[in-house]
Amino acid sequence: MTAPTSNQAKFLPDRHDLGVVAVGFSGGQPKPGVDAAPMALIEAGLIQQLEEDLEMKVSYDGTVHNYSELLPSDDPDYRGMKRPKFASAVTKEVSEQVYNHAKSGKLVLTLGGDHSIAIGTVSGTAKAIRERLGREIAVIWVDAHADINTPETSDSGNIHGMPVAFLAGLAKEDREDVFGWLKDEHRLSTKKLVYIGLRDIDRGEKTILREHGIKAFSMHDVDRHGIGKIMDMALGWIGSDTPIHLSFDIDALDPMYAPSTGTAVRGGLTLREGDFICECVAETGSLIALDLVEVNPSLDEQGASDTVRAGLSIVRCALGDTLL
Ligand SMILES: NC(=[NH2+])NCCC[C@H](N)C(=O)O
Ligand SMILES: [Mn+2]
Ligand SMILES: [Mn+2]
Repeated sequence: MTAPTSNQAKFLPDRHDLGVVAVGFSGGQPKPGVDAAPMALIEAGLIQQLEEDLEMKVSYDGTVHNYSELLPSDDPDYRGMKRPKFASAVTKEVSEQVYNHAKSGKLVLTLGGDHSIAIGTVSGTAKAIRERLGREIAVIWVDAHADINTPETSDSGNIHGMPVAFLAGLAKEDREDVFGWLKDEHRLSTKKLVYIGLRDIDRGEKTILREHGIKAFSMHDVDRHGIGKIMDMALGWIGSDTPIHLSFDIDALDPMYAPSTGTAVRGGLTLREGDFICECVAETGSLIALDLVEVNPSLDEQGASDTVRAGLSIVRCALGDTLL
């Protein structure tokens, strides 16, 4: 019997079995257009490429969900959060959809949407993997931002700057209609979280990262060590044999490669570095879910096709397309 070359088999009954969730949600931040990203990615050939080039079996219901049926008639600010009830209802729904795919052993690809949707995706996989494998997941959060504001530390009130705080239980709320549906089984340990690409972190977020000893590789670290060493350290921190959820905010890339995004920050990853991160995760064989968020084709319209193409490349690399 030959030894397996990767530990894929331990988590993924069939790595070619992919569930896709398309989330056209922009309510976690103020700029319209990010809701159009799933359709732009699909029209650029994403699903077709996954089926034909990567030979994946794709389960996709063929709709970009905008969850407008969940739009509350009245949604006042709460603890400074904007559109709290809408974001809560949408992410709860996303959580269930992602959970169902992950519970049945599928790898899950979620197309956002702004990054608030990760409250749904990560909570869904965390719960499913606990039930299916009795394991905690690790999250690799690739982003210019830490998205770990609590409602109280946030200056903007935008929920796309808060998902990690809710997922890690640093922000909690009893009200069922404002993320009170998040229970322990949905949560992520701060010890199993690793950031890559950070360069625009709010003051309150820095305190949180420090106080909880959260592993974070900033662009400064990438410049100092090179992306190869960073990936060795990031994956070493997580440890082999741990199911990995990769949440990729396109604004981690430099605006030169991905200009069409709501909160672009100069000095980011090259597209090749972004692809490399994804390839390293693919190589572990432990990927259980991937989010691609914050592509906004209506911003910097000349750059929109580049940004969509960069997004496609990120997804393909994470799913193993470029590995031998
Ligand atoms: N997912 C994102 N692009 N987040 C940007 C967050 C920006 C800022 N830290 C805030 O809390 O509003
Ligand atoms: Mn970001
Ligand atoms: Mn983000």
